Amino acid sequence: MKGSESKKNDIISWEEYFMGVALLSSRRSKDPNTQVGACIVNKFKRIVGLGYNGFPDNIPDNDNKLPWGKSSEKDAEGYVQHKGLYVCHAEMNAIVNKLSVDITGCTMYTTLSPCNECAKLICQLRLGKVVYYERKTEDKEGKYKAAEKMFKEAGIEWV
Ligand SMILES: Nc1ccn([C@H]2C[C@H](O)[C@@H](COP(=O)(O)O)O2)c(=O)n1
Ligand SMILES: [Zn+2]
Repeated sequence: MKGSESKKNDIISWEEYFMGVALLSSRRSKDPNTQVGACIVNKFKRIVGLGYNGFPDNIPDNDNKLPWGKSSEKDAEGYVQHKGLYVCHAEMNAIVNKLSVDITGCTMYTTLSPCNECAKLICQLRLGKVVYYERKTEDKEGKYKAAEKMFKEAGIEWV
């Protein structure tokens, strides 16, 4: 009978939805090695910030002005050819790109666990929770472990 159909129940969860958005955002990254996406969600389940890893704004990324490699060598002008000096991380971009709202207590969904620098931003802006898809295992300098320590000490849930 018309109008008697019941609702569709096999839908994705909120967690799957927001991490799915973070994963989709990561596909905008031009990093040839690792693409990361991040999505900030408020208590009303509204997306308030999105980001992916890339070079800073207004620097053309199609004429190799900045390096995508990880060499410790300098180029002819004396610039070290390591992308880590230049790339803005997905989490940082999600925070910088956020709408004009307070993100205190918000949840960040990120496709890769945050580094110490992004963790500092997350702590300073008092986000309440970080959900990651994949944990960064290679951590020679202890950046990712330091991030975990900061989250623990600042009482930021980390799952
Ligand atoms: N939580 C993270 C971790 C890394 N990134 C970015 C920084 C680089 O563009 C790339 C990592 O490159 P790799 O060292 O794997 O060659 O991912 C990020 O945005 N967020
Ligand atoms: Zn970072």
